[in-house]
Amino acid sequence: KLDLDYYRKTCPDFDRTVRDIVTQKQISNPTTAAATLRLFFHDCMVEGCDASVFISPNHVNRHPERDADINLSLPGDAFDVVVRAKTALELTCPGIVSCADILAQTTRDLIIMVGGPFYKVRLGRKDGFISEASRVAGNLPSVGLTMDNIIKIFENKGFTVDEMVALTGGHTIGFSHCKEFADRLFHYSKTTPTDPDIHPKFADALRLTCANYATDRSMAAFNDVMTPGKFDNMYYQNLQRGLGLLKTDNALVKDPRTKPAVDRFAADQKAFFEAFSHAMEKLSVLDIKTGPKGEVRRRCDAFNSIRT
Ligand code: HEM
Ligand SMILES: [Ca+2]
Ligand SMILES: [Ca+2]
Repeated sequence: KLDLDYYRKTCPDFDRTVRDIVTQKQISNPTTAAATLRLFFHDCMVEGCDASVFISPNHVNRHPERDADINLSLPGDAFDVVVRAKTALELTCPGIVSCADILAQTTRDLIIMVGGPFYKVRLGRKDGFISEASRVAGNLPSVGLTMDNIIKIFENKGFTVDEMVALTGGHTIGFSHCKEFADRLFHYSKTTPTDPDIHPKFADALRLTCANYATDRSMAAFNDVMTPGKFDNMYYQNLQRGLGLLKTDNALVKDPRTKPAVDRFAADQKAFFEAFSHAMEKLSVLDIKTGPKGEVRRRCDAFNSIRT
């Protein structure tokens, strides 16, 4: 039910407005692209691509999705770029463009800005009516999960193993906080402090970065140590050389179910871009709401009327 030209009549400047805001924001704050891609992923996997992750707590809805542990590290810049676009669009076409559509379009435009592939974003999503921290569990992957669990999470949303590997190529940009990978550096097992799969020099460098992580929770490392700001296939090449940051990144190159796709994407950036584009188009339409199943929020962080 979505449409590439959904706003052609009602908000003809939609594309340009989003592109202008995104460009300004990414230039002044280059971490925005990765931040927004992760935000979009976290939104779509829970209740679908419906901006449910934007809702702020209030006296009726005390624990929205944002309060779930896994969402606490979602960066402010990602919310900010969407809110800026929303504010601009409310001036030119009030009440027309959903936050869910803005997030989908913003993510695509940012991926292009950092060198990634173009893919089409169909529009007409409505913003959802549900946002509960308690409904996040089981829908998002985390570093402690086994490959079985991770494959299952993606399979539940209709993704194949290859599509999961392609989407996780999102880790070609952005960073992770030390607590997400510190156990690979300091207390891996009873016999060795370091995960033997990490390249020793890489482990040494990460140990320096994360030396104070227990007291300084803001310490973080790039997900792709070689080209952290560029959307390319370097992430997969890194995995082959022991330069994967997270345990789950490394698992992709070890598990016989995922390794073939890793090797293919490492060898051929075009193959990665095609697979990533296709998987993003799929992610972008997960459980979308149209018609009365949703609304166009006036503000991205609040439902239009109090819902009990
Ligand atoms: C295999 C499953 C995945 C796991 C276990 C995982 C886990 C993580 C973790 C722990 C972080 C660090 C968060 C922080 O410390 O702030 C992270 C960052 C990130 N993830 Fe994933 N992720 C997965 C899949 C994905 C997918 C499918 C995408 C996109 C389509 C994605 C995009 C990102 C991005 C862009 C960042 C960087 C965020 C930033 O720089 O602000 N991840 N991921
Ligand atoms: Ca959602
Ligand atoms: Ca990269």
